[in-house]
Amino acid sequence: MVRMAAAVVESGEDAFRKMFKFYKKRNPPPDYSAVINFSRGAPSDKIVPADLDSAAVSDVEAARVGLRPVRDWRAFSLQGYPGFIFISNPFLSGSQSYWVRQCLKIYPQKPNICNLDMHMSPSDTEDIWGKSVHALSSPTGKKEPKTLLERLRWVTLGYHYNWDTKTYSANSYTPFPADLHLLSLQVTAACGFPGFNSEAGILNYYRPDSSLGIHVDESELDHTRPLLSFSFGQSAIFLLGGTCRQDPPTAMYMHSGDMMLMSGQSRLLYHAVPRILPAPQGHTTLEMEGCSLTSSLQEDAVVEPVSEEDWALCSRYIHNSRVNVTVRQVLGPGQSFPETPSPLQRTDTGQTDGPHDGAADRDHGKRKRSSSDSVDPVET
Ligand SMILES: O=C(O)CCC(=O)C(=O)O
Ligand SMILES: [Fe+2]
Repeated sequence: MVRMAAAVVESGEDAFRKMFKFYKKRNPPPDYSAVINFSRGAPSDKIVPADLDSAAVSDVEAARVGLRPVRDWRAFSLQGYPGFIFISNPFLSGSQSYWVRQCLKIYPQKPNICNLDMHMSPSDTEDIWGKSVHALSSPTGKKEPKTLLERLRWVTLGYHYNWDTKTYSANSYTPFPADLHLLSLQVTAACGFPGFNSEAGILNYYRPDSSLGIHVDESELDHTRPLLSFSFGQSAIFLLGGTCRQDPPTAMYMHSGDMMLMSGQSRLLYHAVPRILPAPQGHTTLEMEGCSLTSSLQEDAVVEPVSEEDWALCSRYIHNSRVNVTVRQVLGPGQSFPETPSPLQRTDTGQTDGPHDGAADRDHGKRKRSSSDSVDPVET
């Protein structure tokens, strides 16, 4: 009896973890045939075109932040995952470069917080881009120490996520970037969530061997607001599970420019990124797309052209890396932080150091860095 229960628990508990390991494994490489690719082909029975509110965002408003008219977006929902919306790269050609540049050059700047701040002085992490540009743009061919940009694993924006207490707090806040808020506002409005407040952001910087462990994002105090995710650079396998760790996940590709919205019943689902992989052949890569905006920019555009010089470094970086940005509304209307935050609000499972340590090798100062950028999920 005891043995049988143990066996059931074991196989149940292992479902997500097994899938994570399956896609993470390099030798032999996994079979990707079950991975959903929203950028290809006609919707299958599991993939349903999603209805967007194209009247909520004018074409002009969309173009200001580098997006195509909403009626042209390819948006999907997934059967069995109510509230989950996948938007297959709705960016105007050439405009992703602006967002990549912001993620690499601007958002890591003070007063935003990054993993390097955990063991370096503020003056040392003040100009990550400037301190990396020379070594990255003119490699000597010899083995050189990694640049700060190459060592960047996470950046937090707005209410800065505290990896130790797994909470946000009123006294750790800096202004959220206005451009990223505007992009988030338009995408959430098109998905049926007007008036979204971008209050916190987490940027994950993934190297080729990085992964992100199994977790739920539940530290935000208002779960009726959606969680928004933008991906740039190399592709990833994203696993979307259920409300229990035991539920087997669905695997899907996230390519550069793709967006996801987790809302309603899908807001609190387990998810993970077991693998980073090159964009598939024939898929327009960002490097090919480059930094030339094809459509002429409006006067009040948020998205601006990226200089050739900046793009040279960005394209070198994203040649083998991926950047993911999640934007969160933390508080509901009229809501404020409790006096003492409730501990452990983010449910992290499967890793010794919490999901993001392993993943994008996020270190919390006192925690040990792994020698590689990834950590296998371990039962806790
Ligand atoms: O990189 C991704 O696609 C997922 C990121 C994520 O789940 C997070 O930051 O909480
Ligand atoms: Fe997450």
